[in-house]
Amino acid sequence: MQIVGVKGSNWSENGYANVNHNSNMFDGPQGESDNWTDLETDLYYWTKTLRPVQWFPGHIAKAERELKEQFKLMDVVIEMDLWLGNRKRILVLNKEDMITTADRNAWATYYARQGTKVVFSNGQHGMGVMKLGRLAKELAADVNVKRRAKGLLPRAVRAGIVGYPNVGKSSLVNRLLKRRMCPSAPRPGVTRELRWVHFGKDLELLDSPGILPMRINDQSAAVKLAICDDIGERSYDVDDVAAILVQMLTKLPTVGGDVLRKRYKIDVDSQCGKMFTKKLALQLFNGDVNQAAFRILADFRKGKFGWTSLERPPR
Ligand SMILES: Nc1nc2c(ncn2[C@@H]2O[C@H](COP(=O)(O)OP(=O)(O)OP(=O)(O)O)[C@@H](O)[C@H]2O)c(=O)[nH]1
Repeated sequence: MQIVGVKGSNWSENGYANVNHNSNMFDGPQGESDNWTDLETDLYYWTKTLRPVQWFPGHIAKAERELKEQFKLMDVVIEMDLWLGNRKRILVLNKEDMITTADRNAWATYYARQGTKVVFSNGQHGMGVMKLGRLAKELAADVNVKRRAKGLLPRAVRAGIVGYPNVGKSSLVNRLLKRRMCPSAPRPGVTRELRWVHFGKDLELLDSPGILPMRINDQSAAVKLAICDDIGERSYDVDDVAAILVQMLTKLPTVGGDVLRKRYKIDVDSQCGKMFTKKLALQLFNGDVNQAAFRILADFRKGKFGWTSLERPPR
């Protein structure tokens, strides 16, 4: 998943990607990969002068504290692309329906090179969920081997599901359980409490609220999280983020300015997303720039510009 910065802190590894149905190669021509790199450079400069995207809602701080307590109980961590100690882990890239085979191969190859187990899943339709359940049980099997060796009875394996807000953690739990046990909705911050649920007699799952690091120095990554609706709207300036999205779309090898021109019938300059938003505001929203910015972000999140990765893995 959607999913989904700074190498080492995992911020660049979010895999947030939408689909480009036309491409089916991972590496692509050299020129194309240069374009992705140039885009990262542009993004760095565009975001430098903006009001920083900043967050840390109280419920995340509380959840992080509680999650650390619950770690003691976990055998396995089902990680929606985040951090976490030395537990056995399975990395889930959810919202796989929003990436192409090319994007998928790129991220799969990238993680395979690092020896990280990855499951691509779809929290809405359940694809990948069986594999996830099976892997979690497999990974934790030696918990019970060790218990048996100590003369203890086997017990259910405990797996914590952790990741950024709105990436589909609760949807995956519900899919695994084939029941709606955990609240899920298309906005960040829906899950507020940590919650253990039984999955058969062998597995216990912990659904947790989306977690974001306390501070983020990489504003390019923060803006991408905002674009993908993984942080609350109060943490960023919607006009700024929409303007950057416009600039990104014009430069993305998989989209380009024509897509925007066609959809809104407005000319676009790759260096001036703000002007574009203003024109859209005049055209559709009586000059209300905020509404225009929301429209652009909403259209992107619905895949109205076609599908495209916001980033590719580092080479
Ligand atoms: N397209 C698509 N949407 C998904 C998928 N999985 C979940 N969603 C949608 O993404 C939105 C967020 O899903 P949740 O399960 O609430 O996400 P969460 O990670 O638990 O969110 P928080 O409570 O903020 O931590 C919902 O609208 C889901 O229907 C998927 O694989 N593909």
